Amino acid sequence: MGLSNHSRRQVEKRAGEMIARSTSELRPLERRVLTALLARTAEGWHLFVRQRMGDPNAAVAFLIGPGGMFAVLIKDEPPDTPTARATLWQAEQRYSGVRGPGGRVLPESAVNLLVICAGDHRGAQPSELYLLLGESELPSFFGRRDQRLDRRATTLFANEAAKRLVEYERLQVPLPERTTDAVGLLAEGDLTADQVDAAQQRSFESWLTFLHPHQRAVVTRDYSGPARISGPAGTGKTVVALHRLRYLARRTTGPLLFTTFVRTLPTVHESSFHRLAPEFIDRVEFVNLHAWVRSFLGNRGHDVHVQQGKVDNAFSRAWLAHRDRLEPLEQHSYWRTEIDRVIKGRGIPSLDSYLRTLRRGRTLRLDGGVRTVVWQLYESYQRNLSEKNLCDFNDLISLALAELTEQPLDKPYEAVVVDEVQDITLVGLRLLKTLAGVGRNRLLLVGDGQQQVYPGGWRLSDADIPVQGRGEVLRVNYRNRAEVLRFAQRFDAKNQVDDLDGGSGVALRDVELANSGGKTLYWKGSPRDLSTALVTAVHNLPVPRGQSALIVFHHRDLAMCAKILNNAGIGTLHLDNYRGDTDDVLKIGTVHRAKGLDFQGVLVVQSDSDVTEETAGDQENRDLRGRQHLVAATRARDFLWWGRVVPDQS
Ligand SMILES: Nc1ncnc2c1ncn2[C@@H]1O[C@H](COP(=O)(O)OP(=O)(O)OP(=O)(O)O)[C@@H](O)[C@H]1O
Repeated sequence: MGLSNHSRRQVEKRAGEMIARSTSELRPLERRVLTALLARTAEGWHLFVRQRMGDPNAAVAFLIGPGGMFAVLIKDEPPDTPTARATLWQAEQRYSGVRGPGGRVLPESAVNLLVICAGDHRGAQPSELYLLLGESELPSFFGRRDQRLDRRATTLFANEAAKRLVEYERLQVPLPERTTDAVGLLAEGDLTADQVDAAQQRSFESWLTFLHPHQRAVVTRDYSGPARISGPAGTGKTVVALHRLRYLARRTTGPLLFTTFVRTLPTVHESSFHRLAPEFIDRVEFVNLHAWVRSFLGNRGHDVHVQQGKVDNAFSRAWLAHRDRLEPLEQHSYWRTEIDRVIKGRGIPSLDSYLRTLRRGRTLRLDGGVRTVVWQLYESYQRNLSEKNLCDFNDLISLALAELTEQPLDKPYEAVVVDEVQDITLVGLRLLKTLAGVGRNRLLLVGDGQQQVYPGGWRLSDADIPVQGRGEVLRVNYRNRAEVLRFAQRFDAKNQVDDLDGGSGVALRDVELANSGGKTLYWKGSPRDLSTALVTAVHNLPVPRGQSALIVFHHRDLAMCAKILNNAGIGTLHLDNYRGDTDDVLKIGTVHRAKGLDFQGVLVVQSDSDVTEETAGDQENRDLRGRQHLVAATRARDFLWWGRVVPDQS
């Protein structure tokens, strides 16, 4: 967006004259800085300058452009915290409810405070409330590459600002000559709905700036106790959680926690949060639940590690002693899950209590006799673990809960936000409740029962987390294009969808769609033909390969597909190692690693070989598979290729 040197000098001269005419109350520093800001209006920025200087907390100017929206303070020294807060608060109120493309609105915290002081402040301690620049650093500020708003959004906000900032004058330096590279300006009338839609063109980063009015309401609502956000895939639950963290960070001073059951997800969301609120990156901890627990226990002097191989061995030995009774009913993985997700996951303390437990999410009915055998299996497993001084993940969570109950954190979190909460165990939920403590806005649980990819289940009331009157449901799907969504809806639950607390939730079939178009392809064939079909699908991807992922449902399929791609010279990045960075490599992983993420294109390989003979627990497995398929399909924004491998008939 360069102007020629000659043009720049002309623009700066005009800007100086206009600022001098605009208001006579300016100090030299203010005059110089405002002149420099006004000169940038020739390059697509918009400037509003206050006409009367009286109120020391009011912004001197508002600056709107590709880098975002800024309330500007010009000071000799950086302001103190109360002044910065007051200015920011006033600025937020001014923009409250501004409408953006597609009926979305601007969240309050989208307005930033820019403080410009005399001299150079490059080494200064950064502030969470404002961006501090020395006068001499202005060129680098305008040279920054993070472009948050496109030209139409910029114009739209400037036109809105003109209506709202009545005591500010909109100033604009006319271009001295026609330059092809300077950004032209749009009149408000140019922004027809069609153009807005076209401009929107699915900028995947537009969630940074615009929220659905309901999303925004949730971000800013004052909750007197724990709150819950649910809603089908792609409705922006995580987006809301990230905006809320920023909103809360602006209003508090202590640490905040974002956590989830999925190991890799926090890193990816941390990188999104970094783009949304770089000023708060050190205040918000992004960590998965197990990593948090390990580090917490380590700090409390417990040297505990999960040695998975030895833990598996402890279970296998226990299984040998009880398989005669249980194997005729279900295979060994079912009973392991029963222990992990029901007995230990729910923290069931005794056989007596197990006999009375409502095993949510488990449809295979177990009578008292079978439950007694399962309990013996559990006891053998525990004995084997303790003989070798071992513990599994559930033990770590229980230990952390006991430790925390006995001695709370020295520096408690201001708020705890839990994403993908549906897959956390009940004991995990109790731990998070204890961690958040009691009080307003301290615990936010985000999830969708329809996307539960691990067996079992609970209601929030089982963990004594009351969310009555504080349950939010989001309904507009912003992720999937229409074709992709239609495909995914075939996996919709037949039964009523739970809102995580026993109430009726919204199913994927009920969402409102924000994006039209999209493409899906379905392939069905034998294992022999998979290789050619998959490699062809990757080569023919209609979206960038680096923006795409291959999702499978079993580790063995992952190994098989990785080999196929490797043999074809197609590089891959395992989702275990994905951090949300942009590159040109295809991502691959199981649905357990893909949940919570999205990609422009998704390839799914579903292998039918896992459908074993009908057993009593088969309905439960089918339901689980259905939910996993739904999660896989809804990871795709624009393009979905679904490959179904059926046993070879020849
Ligand atoms: N207000 C918005 N404006 C534009 N895009 C949005 C908005 N909200 C969400 N999105 C888009 O929708 C995608 C899905 O959002 P998000 O991951 O928050 O949904 P989710 O409900 O948590 O999904 P899931 O439950 O399937 O993991 C985001 O990547 C983002 O691109």
